[in-house]
Amino acid sequence: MNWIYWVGVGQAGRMETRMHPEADLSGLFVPLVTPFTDDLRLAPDALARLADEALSTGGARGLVALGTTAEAATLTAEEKQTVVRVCAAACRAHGAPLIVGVGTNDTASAVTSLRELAAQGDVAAALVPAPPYTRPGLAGTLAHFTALAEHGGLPLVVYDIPYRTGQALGTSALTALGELPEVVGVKYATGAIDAAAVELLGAPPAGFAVLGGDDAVISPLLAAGAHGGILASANVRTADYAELIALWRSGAAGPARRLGAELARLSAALFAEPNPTVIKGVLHAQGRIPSPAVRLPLLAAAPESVRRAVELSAERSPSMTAV
Ligand SMILES: O=C(O)C1=N[C@H](C(=O)O)C[C@H](O)C1
Repeated sequence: MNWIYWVGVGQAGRMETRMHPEADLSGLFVPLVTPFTDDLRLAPDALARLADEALSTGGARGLVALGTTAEAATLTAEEKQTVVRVCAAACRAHGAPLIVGVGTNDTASAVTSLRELAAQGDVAAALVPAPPYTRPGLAGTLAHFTALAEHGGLPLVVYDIPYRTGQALGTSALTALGELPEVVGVKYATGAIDAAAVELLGAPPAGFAVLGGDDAVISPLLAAGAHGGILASANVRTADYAELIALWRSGAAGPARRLGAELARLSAALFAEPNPTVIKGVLHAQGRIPSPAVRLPLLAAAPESVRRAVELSAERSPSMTAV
């Protein structure tokens, strides 16, 4: 990641010069699952294979470690370090950016985690949600993000996911955050493509990437101008999600619409039960991870949900192969 000078008006209303990360976060980012063994131990070799496949044959632009899909909430500190180390090694080998999830409702400990990650030197950006559970209100949420931006030492991708955090951000808050030199993008997962989404995509702050995070509606969000996506579904059929993004970004609307409709059915099936339970079931059925096991409070997906998603995870439908 290169850093360039930013000159602008800071929080105190004075002119400031700060370093601004020069990030290109367009394209597909795969938030990898964390493979476990049947007795719920971490399976780092399987994770390394998934990471390599996503970046080589899958054509992903980069990886996300410790997302919701990674079951970050139930990993120990040591396991988190292993996951980041494995993903960073794959990204280094492929010259790809690594984004790491840092989700907490304690601003001070989030700053500490960001600084530790920044010290490793391998991390392109951190994915940070609005502080969950505490419900500090919009002003407190903006103060949280601002503190992380000013003191964390890492570029930030704001994770806007109100159904998990209880805090909607909205276009003006996102635009204000995007004006902070350290905030390089948003993972947009508001559950809707509405007037606010269109407004944000119509005039995003300079150098600010809008990455879709609601898998089933990624195609219309790309049509409206999103720069890419962080998509759990892309653990499965990675190359097709990468192609969907490339098609929309090159203006090939017809093929993009058809592929988008097919992948939306797959995403709906993969999210039929809490993420990532179905995805792990599919990856296990495909022989790509040693076990479909998830840690409590998640429960393994029902066999019927996995069967349905496995069917849709097979190669493209015949009408799509001509794309
Ligand atoms: O881990 C992620 O990153 C993602 N999590 C979302 C969720 O579980 O709500 C889904 C999205 O595809 C990526």
